[in-house]
Amino acid sequence: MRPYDPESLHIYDTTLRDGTQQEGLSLSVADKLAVARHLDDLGVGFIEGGWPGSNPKDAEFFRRAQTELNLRGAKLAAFGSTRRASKTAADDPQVAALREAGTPVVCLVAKSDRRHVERALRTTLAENLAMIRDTVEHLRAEGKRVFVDAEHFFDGYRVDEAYGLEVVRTAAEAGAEVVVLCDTNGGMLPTQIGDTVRAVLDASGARLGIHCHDDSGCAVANSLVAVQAGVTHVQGAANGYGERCGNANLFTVVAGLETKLATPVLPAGRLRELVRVSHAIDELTNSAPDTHRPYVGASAFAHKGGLHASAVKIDPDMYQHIDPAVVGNDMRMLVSELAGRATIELKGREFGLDLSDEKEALGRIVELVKEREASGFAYEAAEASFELLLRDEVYGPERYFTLDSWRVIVEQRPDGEVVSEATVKLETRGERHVSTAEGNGPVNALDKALREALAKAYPGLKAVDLTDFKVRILDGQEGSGAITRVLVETTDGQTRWDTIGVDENIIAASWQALQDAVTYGLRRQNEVPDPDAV
Ligand SMILES: CC(=O)SCCNC(=O)CCNC(=O)[C@H](O)C(C)(C)COP(=O)(O)OP(=O)(O)OC[C@H]1O[C@@H](n2cnc3c(N)ncnc32)[C@H](O)[C@@H]1OP(=O)(O)O
Ligand SMILES: CC(=O)C(=O)O
Repeated sequence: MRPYDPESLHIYDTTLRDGTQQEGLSLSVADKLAVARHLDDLGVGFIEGGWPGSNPKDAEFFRRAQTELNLRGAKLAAFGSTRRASKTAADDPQVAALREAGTPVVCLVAKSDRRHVERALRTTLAENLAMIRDTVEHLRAEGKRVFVDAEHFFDGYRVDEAYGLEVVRTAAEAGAEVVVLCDTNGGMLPTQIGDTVRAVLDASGARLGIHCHDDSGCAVANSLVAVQAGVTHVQGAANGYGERCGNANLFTVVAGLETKLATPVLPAGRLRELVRVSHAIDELTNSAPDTHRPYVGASAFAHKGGLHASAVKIDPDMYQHIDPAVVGNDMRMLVSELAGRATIELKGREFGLDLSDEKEALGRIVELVKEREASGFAYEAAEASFELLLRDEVYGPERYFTLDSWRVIVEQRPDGEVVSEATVKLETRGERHVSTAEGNGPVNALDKALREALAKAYPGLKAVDLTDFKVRILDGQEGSGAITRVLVETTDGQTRWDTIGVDENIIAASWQALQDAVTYGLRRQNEVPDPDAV
């Protein structure tokens, strides 16, 4: 195990610059400051804050960062390009913005593929080298640490190795601390990256870094291979945000380095913050968390196959590449038609129930789940309904009321307004209750009528609210005869739970889901069931 040293292996985050080049991603200055704080909490070594010469927002970010950020450990970097072909570094306004950004580190993008020099910059190979040399020397003289991103390095190296090497040597000799080899178009495979990094290290002796894009789905693998080949600086973005298919996901890279390559790159104990920080940054970027992300996704350690669960019951390592707690994640069992008895037993453990002696009940529950899933239920999306089913089968049914009937009327009034009205008749604790309520839709009306009917017996229900309602038609071919699946999300302000109903009739399916939602809520409030209810 190598010792933790943020300077000997740089973890360089580019979420706030390259990450924001992602389609649909735009951050306010306040968001950028908040993302930087999360990255600092996680313990990355460097945070690239943006391109100060690009737009007023990035310029303001660097201004405010000087007084508002107070980073604990990370160093802030400003990004920009080498000077324009026609200017001196000192006179180039874009370089001036880098100089004045107030950061200890500047990262310069430089052309390293001769085709880009000739066709995009429309200048000579010699002038491009001069632009790199001048800009690095100028910023070094201003007291900055300078990293150089050699853009399109791998593509360019395949066309003209000698020129690629000249760019690396020029940057290093001018004072660049690291020359970062970029797979800008993201098309490289791990073997190409490994071979090229080794060759460039041998030929140049420069300190090298890696910056990979994910266009061929290899950005994380390419970054890890580059470290194994000798780079000591890795760039990437939180959650893999970035232009086109994104950057290397820095969180996956960091977890890989720490857990697979015995290379601590975060301060001790911080890897456990990975899930929290990943989700917090998704929240700030307004991105729906991808549940399938390695290490941090909600599904990353979720087991659905019954055979997997039976082995996991003996030893979780048999179906997990690491202990999820190491990155702040949890193991979960998913109950579905693919479950076996072991799945149900382990799910029971998640509910705090020891079902190891309930072999018969486990078998019954497996059969029941498979039967119901065949008719349209999906318990992995409705764990509260599953918990009720499980408890019913193991401990016998517990009910809080007996339903007499429910009815819903939907009426269009003369002024065009459509109103839903529901009536619920039920008995609980020896009393009959009839309640009628109006709602902005039939399910809303039914939900209100049910709560009103139960309000006297169970006043705590006031704290329970329906927060989401999803409908899916399961067999579109059959038109109105199709089966409807309804999922309801409910909260008591502290936790959320999901329940399900399935029926040909959408209101009947909704009733089932609502009834489970209320029953689960009452159970959470430790209400005693009504012994006479059926
Ligand atoms: C691989 C990467 O991800 S690099 C980062 C890419 N990110 C961005 O481009 C986002 C920020 N960019 C911007 O805000 C703008 O493009 C700016 C402010 C940088 C430049 O805007 P403009 O001055 O309008 O120029 P424009 O974007 O059209 O073209 C870029 C210019 O930079 C030149 N250029 C490109 N790379 C370099 C380089 N490494 N060194 C010096 N000049 C460069 C181009 O040749 C072009 O010059 P030209 O104006 O003489 O044709
Ligand atoms: C510098 C950079 O972002 C790239 O080459 O992809």
